[in-house]
Amino acid sequence: MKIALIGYGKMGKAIETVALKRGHEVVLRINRANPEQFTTGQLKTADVAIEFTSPASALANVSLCMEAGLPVICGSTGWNEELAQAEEKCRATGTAFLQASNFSVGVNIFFAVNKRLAELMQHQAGYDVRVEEIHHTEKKDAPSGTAITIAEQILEQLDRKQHWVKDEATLPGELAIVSKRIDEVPGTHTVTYSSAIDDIEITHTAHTREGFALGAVLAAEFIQQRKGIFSMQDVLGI
Ligand SMILES: NC(=O)C1=CN([C@@H]2O[C@H](COP(=O)(O)OP(=O)(O)OC[C@H]3O[C@@H](n4cnc5c(N)ncnc54)[C@H](OP(=O)(O)O)[C@@H]3O)[C@@H](O)[C@H]2O)C=CC1
Ligand SMILES: O=C(O)C1=N[C@H](C(=O)O)C[C@H](O)C1
Repeated sequence: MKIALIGYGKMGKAIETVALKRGHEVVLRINRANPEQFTTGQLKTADVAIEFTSPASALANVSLCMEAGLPVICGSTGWNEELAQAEEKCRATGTAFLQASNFSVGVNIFFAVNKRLAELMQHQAGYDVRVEEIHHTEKKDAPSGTAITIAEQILEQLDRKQHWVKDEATLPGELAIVSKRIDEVPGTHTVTYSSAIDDIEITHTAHTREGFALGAVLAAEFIQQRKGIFSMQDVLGI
């Protein structure tokens, strides 16, 4: 598989390492220093694009890749409000698109556990719930995309929570997402249910970026010959 890497920062480089180990070829590496190479003609030399840049650039980047006819894997977070436009572009261009707030297999299993735990807590009104995420200090968005996904999954199950808020909740219907930024942390997410009697806590701790990178390459392998809009649940069959 020939891969165009849109974004050649921490994730782009981690993805290249995994992709090469799996026998793929990287034919394009785009960052802000070489915009002249980010053209339809160059993109057409690839079979698939993997985009990990920033909230501000994700929509324009995935749109250009789709206009070149490429299936697109996108890991950029912090642009949820524009996601529908990317999906519309995918339909209009007849390509394929998979965006995920977190590509790691472990986090996608954590998502399933989170949903089930929230379902069990629906009738346990004595428990309050909060989400915490910790990431490295270079991260641009807060809360993390993963924390937002976790919160949305909880909101879908728990009638006593209406919406999420950044940092501290002031009303009972608010679900707090607390963001912390510490040095080199790749990504830690915790959901805590607390009652007067006890606490129940689930945590996913990424030790490195390899899990995110492997998931993105697995997603690229999956999407390569497909058309339409997909999720990591489709890739992993969970
Ligand atoms: N879904 C998931 O599993 C994961 C998602 N992420 C997300 O991926 C994104 C990237 O993370 P990370 O690699 O750590 O970030 P980095 O800052 O290390 O890398 C970002 C890269 O994108 C490039 N870039 C930024 N803006 C543009 C643009 N307009 N056009 C072309 N290239 C651009 C940067 O170029 P330059 O170097 O020139 O500035 C850099 O190469 C973030 O949104 C992060 O939240 C991260 C990990 C996992
Ligand atoms: O920016 C990061 O590093 C990460 N971003 C993603 C997110 O916002 O959830 C995924 C992962 O936690 C690392």
